[in-house]
Amino acid sequence: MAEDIQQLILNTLASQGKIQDTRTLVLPGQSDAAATQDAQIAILGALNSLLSREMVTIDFHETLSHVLTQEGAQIALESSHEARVWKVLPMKGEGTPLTVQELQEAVGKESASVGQGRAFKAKWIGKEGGGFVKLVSSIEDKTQLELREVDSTGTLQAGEKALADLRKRKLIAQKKGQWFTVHKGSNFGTSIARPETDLTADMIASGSWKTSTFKKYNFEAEGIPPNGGAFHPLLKVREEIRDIFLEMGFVQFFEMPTSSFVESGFWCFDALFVPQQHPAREVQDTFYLSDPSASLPPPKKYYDRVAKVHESGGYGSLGYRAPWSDAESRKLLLRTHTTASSAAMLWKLAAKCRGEDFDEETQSVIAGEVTVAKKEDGFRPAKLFSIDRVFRNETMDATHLAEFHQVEGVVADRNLTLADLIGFMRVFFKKMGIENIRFKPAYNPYTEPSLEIFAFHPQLKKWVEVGNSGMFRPEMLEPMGFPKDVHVHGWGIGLERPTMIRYGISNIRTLVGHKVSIEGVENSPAVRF
Ligand SMILES: N[C@@H](Cc1ccccc1)C(=O)O
Repeated sequence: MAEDIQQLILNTLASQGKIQDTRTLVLPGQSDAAATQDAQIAILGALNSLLSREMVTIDFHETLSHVLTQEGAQIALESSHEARVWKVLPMKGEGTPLTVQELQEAVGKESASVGQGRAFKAKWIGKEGGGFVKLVSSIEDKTQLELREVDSTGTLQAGEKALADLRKRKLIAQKKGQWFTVHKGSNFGTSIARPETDLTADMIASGSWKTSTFKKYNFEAEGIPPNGGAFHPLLKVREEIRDIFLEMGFVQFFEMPTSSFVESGFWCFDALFVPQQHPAREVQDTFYLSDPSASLPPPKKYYDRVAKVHESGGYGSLGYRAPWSDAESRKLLLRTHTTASSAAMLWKLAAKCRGEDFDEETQSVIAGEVTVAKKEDGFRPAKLFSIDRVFRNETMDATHLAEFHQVEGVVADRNLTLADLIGFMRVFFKKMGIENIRFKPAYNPYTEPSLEIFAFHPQLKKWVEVGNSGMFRPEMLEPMGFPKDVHVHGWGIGLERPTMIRYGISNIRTLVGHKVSIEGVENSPAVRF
């Protein structure tokens, strides 16, 4: 059909030079001229395609045409209210006149009231002995005829006054329409050649490109969505959080290496002054490896200092006064928190304080920018962070899995106080869009004081725990070699909870695991806190 119309337009242009008014065209398969809007829309489709090939140029004209309202359409189909009234009445002198009530019963209330008035005015009906009768034996239902005309032509030959009358009766409504004047374009011809979409090597070799018509580039086209990878929502939130760290002076290099999912009890617990009998170390809470089951020996001198501070204390502490187990310390496990990596990193940061050199990795991670220690004791301040996976042997439910991600930050400097930690936390959470936070005293074996962080959840309308933090204990820092005036504060938050809140996900399995929909991942928007 579209091609037929295109051909008709081209033929008409060839024979007449131009088409002044597209409403005069008689479309293929039709007997009347294309006066309706539907026909003009079909013509516009054909014109657009010719326009893109520069075969025609067009002028646009706007018209106001009319369409039937629902009531109008019904009248066009059946008959007007006045005709309905006339039809049910007996001829004058030939039967019992109908009362108002009988009329209403016969044609319905609306037709009775509207139709009666109009039929009277037209002198179709009259009154006789308190009832209604017909005055004429036949009528012409003008309203219906006019509506049928509007329906097929969009207007009335009778003119604007008649149209206005129908509009007032809410039987028709105005509708904007279009028609066109068509001229020959620069590529005018009567055959619709398929335009070339690509310039090929063959065309260049044969020279046919000189006479080919090419399809115009459509710079407005949306393009095909790239069929590539997409970041998982957790990764998008991770990027956002990483940006917050960088804004707060954590240099990119200071993202801690956290590739060791498998750690020893030493780094995950002992170095953090977690007693060897602590419940978190039991199999119900921690996954242990069976093969290999024991780690290589940790750095000897440091190991001895850690063992000593546990067993008998030191650095002003009494220690746990319990026997030390080398086997417990060497057990291999899936790390239960990224604080295991923080401990290893802090130990490396203290290398110069111990009179050693930074190893290569530490050199690049910690000492990338400032290598010169400010004081004789070799300490240099650092802001370290990590975002990575941890594992816990927990019962799984809608919001807990056996593995999840922790976001962890550690700041080491001289004479840091709890106020520094609180201030830091406020800024960090504010940047995540959480302004309302509270701190609650808590207990961690490796921090004193320790604070749990609560945020007000606007949807749940209650305070929820969002993080855990504290000042690392001297029993942890001093065996590493840090001078006494170096204080370190640290804190950790989960990555999954803010992500679930951000994306309105209530079951963790929608986010992680085999039920994740690839489409959902591809379509999930980037987050901005
Ligand atoms: N390791 C703690 C978080 C934390 C990190 C550093 C200091 C204090 C607390 C946790 O898993 O919840």
